[in-house]
Amino acid sequence: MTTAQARVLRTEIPGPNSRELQRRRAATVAGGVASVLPVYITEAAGGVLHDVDGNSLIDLGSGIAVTNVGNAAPEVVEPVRRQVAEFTHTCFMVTPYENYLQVCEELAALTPGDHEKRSALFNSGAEAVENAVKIARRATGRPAIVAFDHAYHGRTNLTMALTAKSVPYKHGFGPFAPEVYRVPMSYPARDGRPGEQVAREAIERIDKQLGADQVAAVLIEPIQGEGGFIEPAPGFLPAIAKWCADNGVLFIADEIQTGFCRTGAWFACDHENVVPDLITTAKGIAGGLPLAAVTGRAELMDAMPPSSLGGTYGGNPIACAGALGAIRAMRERDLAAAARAIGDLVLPRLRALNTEAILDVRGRGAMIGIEFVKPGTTEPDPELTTRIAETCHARGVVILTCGTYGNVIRLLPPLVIDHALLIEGLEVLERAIREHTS
Ligand SMILES: Cc1ncc(COP(=O)(O)O)c(CNCCCC(=O)O)c1O
Repeated sequence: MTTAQARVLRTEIPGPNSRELQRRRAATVAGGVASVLPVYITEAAGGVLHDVDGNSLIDLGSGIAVTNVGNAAPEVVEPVRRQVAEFTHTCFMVTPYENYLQVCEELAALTPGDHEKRSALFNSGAEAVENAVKIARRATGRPAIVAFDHAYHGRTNLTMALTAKSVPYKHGFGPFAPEVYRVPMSYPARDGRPGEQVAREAIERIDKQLGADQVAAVLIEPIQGEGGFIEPAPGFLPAIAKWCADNGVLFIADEIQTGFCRTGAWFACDHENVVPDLITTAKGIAGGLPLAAVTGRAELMDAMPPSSLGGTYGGNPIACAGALGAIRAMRERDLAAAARAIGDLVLPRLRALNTEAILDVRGRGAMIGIEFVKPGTTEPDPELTTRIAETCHARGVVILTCGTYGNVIRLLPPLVIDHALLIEGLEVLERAIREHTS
């Protein structure tokens, strides 16, 4: 199936067939499962989504940073087609198969650090984070986990405890797992402070509230995703990582949203040469197939007793086939460079928007955020943010918001997006910003 990389609007968005499906949905899908844009998709490729009404939308969300290699990428589809016809599942804990090993070998080669590594494969990001915490606690014999303001790590009980924002993720779903502690995050647009200074404050908070000898691990997103695309000030991550190394605390990098070329390097830790003890990955790893991983220092991972890690579907062979194809595409097409090219194209354009309603335009590579405030203030403006996003949706551009305050528009285009299509999507966004801020 070839899909023209063009925006085509045949109906209003959502169209009549999507609206009919939305009515059916109300009678069968739990109300707690929401959709940003209730447009029902029939096909997709590259940076375009086709819907049931014949519309073609520009995808600037990649299914929340998943289809980095493009939707239905041929490098993913062909191996998946072969694998699904050979065998669909055996459970790696019962009878293993080679492509699980191959994914682990790729992770060992690609993740930061040249030390010996081991990986365990799972299905979702939250599951990977849960297991990274299990491994850290078991390997260190310590209970406490430190997370950061604005962090997001998942929707399970432990990952809700690790996640900062209450609504919609946590409110009413407690009680939450114990021994999780929160410290300040470097948020340059709001604190304007050097990274090392904020790191010292976070470290002092740990020392005074906990004591380093109680801490199994510090868990951090190198660039925070759902919390608002917050890139810490230079020096923050290395200072936290150094404190961890000096105090026998494991440094866990959650690269579920930043990983696999999204920020212009294979992993966001690479930008400041930070080498995590454990790293969680998912999303972009397999071109849309559900796969996640914990990759860590061999001595940590091998300290886990046999059968202490696992799960029925972890490292499903079809997902592993997709991952090997996606990683091949990233390598052969140099998608880290493609992400940098996207950042070089997008950041200057957005920074040229002359409005007091924008507090900050930030990010790396193809992970870019625009933070909106009430003009002339630093007061978040989530309502404006939503109006801009909804206008883009109505004009056939899939765009996502995020942020603790709900006031950040984020750009997560597929790294393979045609630049003419990307520019068309940007023009729609820029026009919406001008219309709603003039
Ligand atoms: C850094 C980071 N860690 C962990 C996760 C969790 O990954 P799962 O695969 O969604 O469980 C994420 C998932 N982010 C998108 C969540 C979307 C939503 O549920 O509203 C992440 O970004």
